[in-house]
Amino acid sequence: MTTANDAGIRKALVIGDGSWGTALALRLASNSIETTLWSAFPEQAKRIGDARENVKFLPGIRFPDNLHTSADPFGASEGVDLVVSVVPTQYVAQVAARFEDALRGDLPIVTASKGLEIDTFRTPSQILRRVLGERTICVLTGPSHAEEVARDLPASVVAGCEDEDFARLVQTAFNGETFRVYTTPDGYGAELAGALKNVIAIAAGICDGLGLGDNAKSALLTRGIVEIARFGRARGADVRTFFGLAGLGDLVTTCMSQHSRNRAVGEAIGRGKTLQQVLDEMSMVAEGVWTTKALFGPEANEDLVSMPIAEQVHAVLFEGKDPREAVLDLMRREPTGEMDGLFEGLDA
Ligand SMILES: NC(=O)C1=CN([C@@H]2O[C@H](COP(=O)(O)OP(=O)(O)OC[C@H]3O[C@@H](n4cnc5c(N)ncnc54)[C@H](O)[C@@H]3O)[C@@H](O)[C@H]2O)C=CC1
Ligand SMILES: O=C(CO)COP(=O)(O)O
Repeated sequence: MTTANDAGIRKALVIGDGSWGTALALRLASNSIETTLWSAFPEQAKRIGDARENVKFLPGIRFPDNLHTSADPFGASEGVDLVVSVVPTQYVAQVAARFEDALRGDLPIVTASKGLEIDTFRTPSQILRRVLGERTICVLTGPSHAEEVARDLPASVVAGCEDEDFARLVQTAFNGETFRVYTTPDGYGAELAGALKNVIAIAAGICDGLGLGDNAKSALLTRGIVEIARFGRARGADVRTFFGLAGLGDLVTTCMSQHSRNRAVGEAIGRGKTLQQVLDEMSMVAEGVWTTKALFGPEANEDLVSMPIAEQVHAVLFEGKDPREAVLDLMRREPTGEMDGLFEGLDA
């Protein structure tokens, strides 16, 4: 099997020192790639570097010698063969702007953020292209909680990029015995799926918080995937992507996992907390909150297909609707066909 070094990847930069950036940096380092984990905050870069562990976002995992830390965009970018952006979506533009001079040229980028920019409805790839200029971008996404990946528990993800050579390079860079990477040409669909599943995960958490049982949660997941796939199709994504690792796979893990921040936000709200109370208690990011907002912002509304679950999540999070009322409103909707419009006109 071709190794990352054989494929010419010897030095990597991971932009974003959260739990997922750290887990991906550890993954690259374990494939014998000299890796730098870049932090937006110098004191945090120093703290991680001194402790040889990301005490704040991924405690308990010791850094190997080939994993370095930095808060300097220029030093961190020097001579790198691979760049990975893992910044919470609302900060991608401002962080990318700090790399504008350091990442000149057309070096391709991997993005592993899962969200949508609130005011613009842009995906992380679109934000990166806008700030750093037109270039090849590969989306790395799928069911992959950092806490498990960092402990080398088995996981599978997809590397989505129209440029299939780059997708294969990214596959080689990250692939390993406990991290199996597939490729897909539908990077856009994979990126949309990764963002939208977080909205459904908040709804699943609400279900847990209200104690609605397993039938309700299964129904929610199944209707959730139909809803986000329909939206993706309307936006030009390949509907099949939503039934693969980036969609169904990640939806299941996020809706079921004790690690999921999005599910946890929903659960706390289902138990009676307000969104503000929940966010005030969190140091980590729950992207689904902002993705829900983006879905109902001016840039998305234009072609918003029927998204009943997302609509109710929006009403609960941002309009103070009682979650029990939201569940009743979902159940009282006019009965419809199960897959109406989803696969119409597609080849068998
Ligand atoms: N944690 C996970 O298991 C996974 C996370 N992701 C995605 O990765 C992206 C990053 O999330 P996590 O690594 O989980 O982050 P996290 O929730 O573990 O940590 C928060 C991150 O936000 C950064 N941050 C806070 N304020 C900032 C600012 N003003 N400017 C720039 N950065 C700031 C922090 O430095 C830190 O890197 C998100 O889009 C998330 O959806 C994707 C797959 C798995
Ligand atoms: O995307 C994830 C796992 O694949 C992480 O989900 P949360 O952000 O909800 O923790």
